[in-house]
Amino acid sequence: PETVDQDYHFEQVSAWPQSSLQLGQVSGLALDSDSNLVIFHRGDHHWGADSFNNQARYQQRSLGPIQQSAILVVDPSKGSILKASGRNMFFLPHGITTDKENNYWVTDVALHQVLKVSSDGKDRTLMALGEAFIPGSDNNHFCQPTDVAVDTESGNIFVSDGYCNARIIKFSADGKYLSEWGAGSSDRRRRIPFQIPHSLVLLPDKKEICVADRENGRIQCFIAETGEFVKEIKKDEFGGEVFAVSYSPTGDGLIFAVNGESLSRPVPIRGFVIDYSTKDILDTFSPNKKEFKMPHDIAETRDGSVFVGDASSKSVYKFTTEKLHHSVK
Ligand SMILES: O=C(N[C@@H](O)C(=O)O)c1ccccc1
Repeated sequence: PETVDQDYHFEQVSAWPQSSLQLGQVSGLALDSDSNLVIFHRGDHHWGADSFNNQARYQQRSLGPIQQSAILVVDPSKGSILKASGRNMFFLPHGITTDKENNYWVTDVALHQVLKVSSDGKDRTLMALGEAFIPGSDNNHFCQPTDVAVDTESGNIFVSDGYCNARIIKFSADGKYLSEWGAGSSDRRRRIPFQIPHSLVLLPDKKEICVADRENGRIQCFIAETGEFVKEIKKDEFGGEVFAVSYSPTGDGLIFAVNGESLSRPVPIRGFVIDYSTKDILDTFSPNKKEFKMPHDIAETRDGSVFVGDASSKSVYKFTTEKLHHSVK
């Protein structure tokens, strides 16, 4: 039988972006329906040790919302800014995704909210889940929600909640609470609860949700409909922290991830290309000259370019691969 062994080798495109994007801490990346890169960043706001009190309440409301455009749509080939929006509405951006109508779905850890925002430049808030600035763990409150995924078929919305909760919540397209899963599900491999579900992604062809369970240094995947545990991807190469997980839109069945600094298990900070079905690491990558500091999100375009947003170095890096296809008879 013929097997096609695809060797991936990603290299940074060091000339991207052509000019500075004037970014703050980059927290989230997404692709819009034109396959442009969407960057969600914090402008002049920072998430520091004193940003929250020990009830997870944001302490810097007096700063007001970020005045810069927190949502930038950028040309993936040149890096030029095509659209800028999201002014005066966010405090601490975190996750971002788009839906089939090209709306932005974002989380803000200071607002403890998930917001559906129009991408027409008018920044209309089309839906708000959670109560502004009020953390909680019931059906109508989040605690520092980290990411959101939209199932384009069912319209269902999945929220990873969050730094101070440890659950995935499913809502209907019109924002009704449907169900949640997290700590303590029956499966033995889920006995260990989430420790900061930091990023999540829907695998549309598999109808599964994969979660970057950050401090557990692992990715866990579940049936989107039921929350039933499917598999875990945990690699020594990850070290102790996995910050983000995303899925290739090219249909190659590839998962992308970035790991993070772990004092207990120091390993190189890198991007990972993983074969979803075999769980094999096909490639790892990092910038040519600089090091990753806190890679916070990762996204691949349909043409196979991979972007990584770094919250500490306030940068977005572009990587491409020349796929070395060869088939073995
Ligand atoms: O994890 C943290 N931050 C990053 O994930 C982020 O900036 O989203 C953090 C936690 C405690 C204090 C300060 C920062």
